[in-house]
Amino acid sequence: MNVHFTKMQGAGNDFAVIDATRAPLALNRTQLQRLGDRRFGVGCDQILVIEASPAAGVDFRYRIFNGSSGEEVEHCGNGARCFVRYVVDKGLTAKRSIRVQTVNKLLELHLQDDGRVTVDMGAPIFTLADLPFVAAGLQPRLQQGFELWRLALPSGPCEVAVLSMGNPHAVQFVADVDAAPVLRVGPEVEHDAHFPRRVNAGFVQIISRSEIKLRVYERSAGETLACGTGACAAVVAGIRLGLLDEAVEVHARGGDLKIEWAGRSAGLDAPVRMTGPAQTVFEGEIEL
Ligand SMILES: N[C@H](CCC[C@H](N)C(=O)O)C(=O)O
Repeated sequence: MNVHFTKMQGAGNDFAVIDATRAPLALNRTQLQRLGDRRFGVGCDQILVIEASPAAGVDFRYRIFNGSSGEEVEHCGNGARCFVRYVVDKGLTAKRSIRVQTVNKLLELHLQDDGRVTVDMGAPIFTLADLPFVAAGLQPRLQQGFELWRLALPSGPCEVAVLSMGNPHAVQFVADVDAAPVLRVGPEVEHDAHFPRRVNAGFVQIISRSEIKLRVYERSAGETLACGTGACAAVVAGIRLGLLDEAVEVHARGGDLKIEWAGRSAGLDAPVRMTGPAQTVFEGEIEL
């Protein structure tokens, strides 16, 4: 099967975007992994399949798959921004505020005049069973009323805050992200037994109450140059722990994102807003 794709990136997190708005396209896991393979295929962190609107009041639907494993992902912040750039640039919509259905959320997305995209990422989820996180045997330490969990990892203990943006995140705070052992500790956190569906592992360095540096070792993707949901999870955890204010500039290795959450003033079910770049890199065809 010959498949047209558009290669895109948001702050360095890269995607193969497939347009299935005119005709349904079911890719199997082998085909998805081929698309994601950086040597035998296109190469991308995630694959974004855009489909026609599933219902009135919704403009499109999209599905996200991790490029290395072909597994479907619940949520993808950088991918959401690339989706908006794609449908506007391809003339699939004349709107600049777009509603899209993902596997578990209805998102509101806005293309700004400066070309950046703002995404209402929905409210963070703290219910451990919904992450899922199995706390059996662990006693949390509370900081500003938010739990921190001490994981006994093979390379030593580390303390994480856990939450979901629709996909699971474990966030730890370090003195220097550039020196942090992300490639060693990241997979240990990802595969820790307390996360039955594994987890995305964030490493946060606080620069100020409105600025952080972030690295994320993503579930089934390894370290990416940016992770939108990871940036949201890092800021929400920092705000809940009393370390950050409600608007934070996040410096990822591949670019900068702005994350806003009014959880302290408006309640924990306040939505997280993310603003950042999205660009097309090239178009191509591949035989799958
Ligand atoms: N890169 C995506 C997150 C993908 C997360 C995926 N690795 C998972 O298994 O949850 C983002 O920008 O939010």
